[in-house]
Amino acid sequence: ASCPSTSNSEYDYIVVGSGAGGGSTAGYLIDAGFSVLLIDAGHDVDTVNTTVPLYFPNAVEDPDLVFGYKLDEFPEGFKYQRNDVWYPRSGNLGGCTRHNAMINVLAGMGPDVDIVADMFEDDSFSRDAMQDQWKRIERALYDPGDVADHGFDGWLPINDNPSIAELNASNPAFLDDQLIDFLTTVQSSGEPITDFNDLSADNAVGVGAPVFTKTADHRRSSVRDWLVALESSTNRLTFQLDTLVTKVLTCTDDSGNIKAYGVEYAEGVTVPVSPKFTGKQDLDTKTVTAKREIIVAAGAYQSPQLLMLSGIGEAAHLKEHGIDVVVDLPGVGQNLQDHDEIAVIWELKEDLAIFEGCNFKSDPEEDACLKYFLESGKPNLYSFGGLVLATAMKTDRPEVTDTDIVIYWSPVHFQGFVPGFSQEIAQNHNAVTAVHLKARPSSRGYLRLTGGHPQDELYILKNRFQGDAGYQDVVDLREAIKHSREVLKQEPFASHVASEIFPGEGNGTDEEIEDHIYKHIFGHHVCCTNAMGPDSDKLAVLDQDFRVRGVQNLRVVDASSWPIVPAYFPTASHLVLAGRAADAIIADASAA
Ligand SMILES: Cc1cc2nc3c(=O)[nH]c(=O)nc-3n(C[C@H](O)[C@H](O)[C@H](O)COP(=O)(O)OP(=O)(O)OC[C@H]3O[C@@H](n4cnc5c(N)ncnc54)[C@H](O)[C@@H]3O)c2cc1C
Repeated sequence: ASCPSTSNSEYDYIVVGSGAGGGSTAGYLIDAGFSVLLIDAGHDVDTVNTTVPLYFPNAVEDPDLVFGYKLDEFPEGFKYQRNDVWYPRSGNLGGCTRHNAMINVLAGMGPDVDIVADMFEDDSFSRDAMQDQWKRIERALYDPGDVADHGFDGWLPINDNPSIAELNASNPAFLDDQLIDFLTTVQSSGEPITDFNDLSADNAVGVGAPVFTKTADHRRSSVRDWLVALESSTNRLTFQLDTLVTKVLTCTDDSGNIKAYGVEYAEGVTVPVSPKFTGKQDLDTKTVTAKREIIVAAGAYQSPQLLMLSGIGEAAHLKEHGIDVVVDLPGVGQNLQDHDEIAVIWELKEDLAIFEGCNFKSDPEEDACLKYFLESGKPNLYSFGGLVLATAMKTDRPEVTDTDIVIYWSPVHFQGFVPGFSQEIAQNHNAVTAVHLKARPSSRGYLRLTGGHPQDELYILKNRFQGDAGYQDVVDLREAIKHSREVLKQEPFASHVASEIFPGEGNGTDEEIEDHIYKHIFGHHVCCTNAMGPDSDKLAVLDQDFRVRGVQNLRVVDASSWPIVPAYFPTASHLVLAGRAADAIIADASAA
């Protein structure tokens, strides 16, 4: 199609998806004086599940929020088969930042952004530059290590978990020796890391307590709160929720350039992985245009899907599904990465006192713990983000130069993100878990369309643990499990343990531990499916300013933009990357 005039369009920018990537990019554009239409397939959810920190498992399984993708872990013919595995994401204002575990860690990002900085010879991706991006985001409400590395006036409140002293002041009955001895034993298993968000912690080996996206009174903070404030304090932000964007509209200008100028969307329509999905429909679509640009930020699964539905992807694959090819970009949907995570659970001899009266109900009259949390304003179990301590390690192999394993420790029963895990946490009050996470794993998967309709499900293959490098990832995790088992054999904690229950006592040989890893590996940091890369890389989808190659006025800014899965926990990385993207978008607008 030839290009329509967009000079009378109501909005400067259209942003598709309001999660860590899209929501924060939209916020920066509003701050810079532009008008934005922010479209999301979900709606605004502000319930106990999304605001009370330790209700995040409930939020993950909340039918009002969850997008429950299905994927295959291993390729056909591999010795283990795990197909149609549940993989939760969230659709709502704020995206996954409204149901995630709130862990806010910048550490581990250095080697990943160095790859990007070197790739483009661009210091604005350096670790130092990313820390500067972080300072404009952060409103530190805790006492950080080196204040020079922190921000205190940004839009995102960051707080730590309640300390033993705070819990004691709140209600000493919450504490028992089991909890205190758990913390003491884990903390004393390595050098202390005082602040995972200080630059000096980036590659540090040791144990520390991460901080969380939480307010001063221990409620979830997220990009959603910033967006809601911007919407009410300016007239430049418009939300269009419960709306599925079905295509990016493109045209060819008089000079032969392909340009994005708007989007097609369907109101009141959801994705096939939502519990609200009632079947594929003939969609009643409308269109909206933008004066300047379209920013796709629909997450690592749906951003590549939306590009493909718009004719941007591998030509042969698009034709197979009857989609007219706009740009042949074979990298769209490739390079799928995630962290590898594996849990081990120990049963305690007694229930943890801090769980007393806590049953994770949504009505305070049915849950004394929730009533206390909401009414007293003091911390209790529910004030906690997703873990209490983390151990950063470096695998003992000469070729490994950076920390590559994180063990996160929590006094809950957590097998991973499997269906029903929120009930397991609610019902088991006598367990502790160590999750072993492999940073920079070797697996590279992909996603493909199964049809050309926006409500056709995606085919997703994680492709874990392939070849020698894949087996080495398994070995690295196996050795990490041996480490955590040794840690919890130490006193004062060891005498509180009844037994290891997942995988269980007796699973001590290398083969048995590896079997546990293959059978129960999970992940929840999917990314990299529209990777940035240099001109020489045929699979690069985006250039260094997040522009989709071959299409003007179209960018992708979310977890899919990364070439490599970042850090140990990625949300802080997505936020700083979005800051870098917004700088580029605003600079281009000023230059125009
Ligand atoms: C259970 C869980 C726990 C996690 N815990 C942590 C943690 O503690 N710390 C951490 O650092 N990371 C954590 N993560 C990871 C982190 O939350 C995500 O990596 C991050 O939020 C991804 O951001 P995003 O912007 O790429 O996409 P998302 O947050 O997924 O946002 C995408 C948005 O786009 C919308 N959308 C999709 N398709 C369309 C369409 N076609 N039209 C309109 N809208 C559309 C969706 O509704 C959604 O709101 C967790 C993830 C999960 C799933």
